[in-house]
Amino acid sequence: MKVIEVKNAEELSMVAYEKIVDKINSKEEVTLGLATGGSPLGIYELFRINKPNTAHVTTVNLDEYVGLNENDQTSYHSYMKKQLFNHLSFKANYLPNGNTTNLNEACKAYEEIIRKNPVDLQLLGLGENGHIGFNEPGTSFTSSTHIVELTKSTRNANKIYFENEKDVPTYAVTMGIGSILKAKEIVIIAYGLKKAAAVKEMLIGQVSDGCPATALQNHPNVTVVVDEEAYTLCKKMVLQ
Ligand SMILES: N[C@@H]1[C@@H](O)[C@H](O)[C@@H](COP(=O)(O)O)O[C@@H]1O
Repeated sequence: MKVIEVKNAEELSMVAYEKIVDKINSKEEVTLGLATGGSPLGIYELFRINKPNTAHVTTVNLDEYVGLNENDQTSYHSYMKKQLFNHLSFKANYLPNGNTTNLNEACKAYEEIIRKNPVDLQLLGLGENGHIGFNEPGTSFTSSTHIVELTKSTRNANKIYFENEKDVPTYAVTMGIGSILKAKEIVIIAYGLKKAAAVKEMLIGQVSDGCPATALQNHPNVTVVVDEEAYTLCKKMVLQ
């Protein structure tokens, strides 16, 4: 894995944004894998400011909560519209459907979408417990799109986006680790001290399903963009 260490979140967004735009400009048809959460917000802001041409770009998102209407302000559908899709025009935008009575069918359908639109570059955030997408510790590295019960730690980290803690959904639909690893290139971003332990485990921990992000050690083309704080425990290891 290639590591790019930057000063802060602002610089991280710029570096990741430029990598994504280089990919967008490199081909006539491009598929981007997109993430939600706090980490990519600066990247989406740069998209809104610079408005690169995305008419030839298809996007597939990593995950969605179960049981939220698409128009619910806390759904990832709403997040993506607000941050990106309402501002630039894309060829197509896909997110998993978490609001259906047949979730298993929805997972299969989403896997088919990924198969038909192989991801050229996947953007990932990193959970404090090392999750990627909503793949919690213990998820198989060969998993495809599936339903997941969110851990306490993940629900806790995401409660800031909801009015009440009890409103945080308990389940989500997520691309599997196997689905994510199919991407030709992966860019994973993390900033802040809260991510330092997960960054260290991802980069130098033993590859194990106890930390889903260690699966990325097996992928041939991963760039990790971290700020000084998120990288701090790794640097300590080098200095010792
Ligand atoms: N499901 C999302 C992930 O897609 C995200 O990448 C990660 C990190 O979130 P954040 O960037 O807010 O720290 O956790 C969330 O639970």
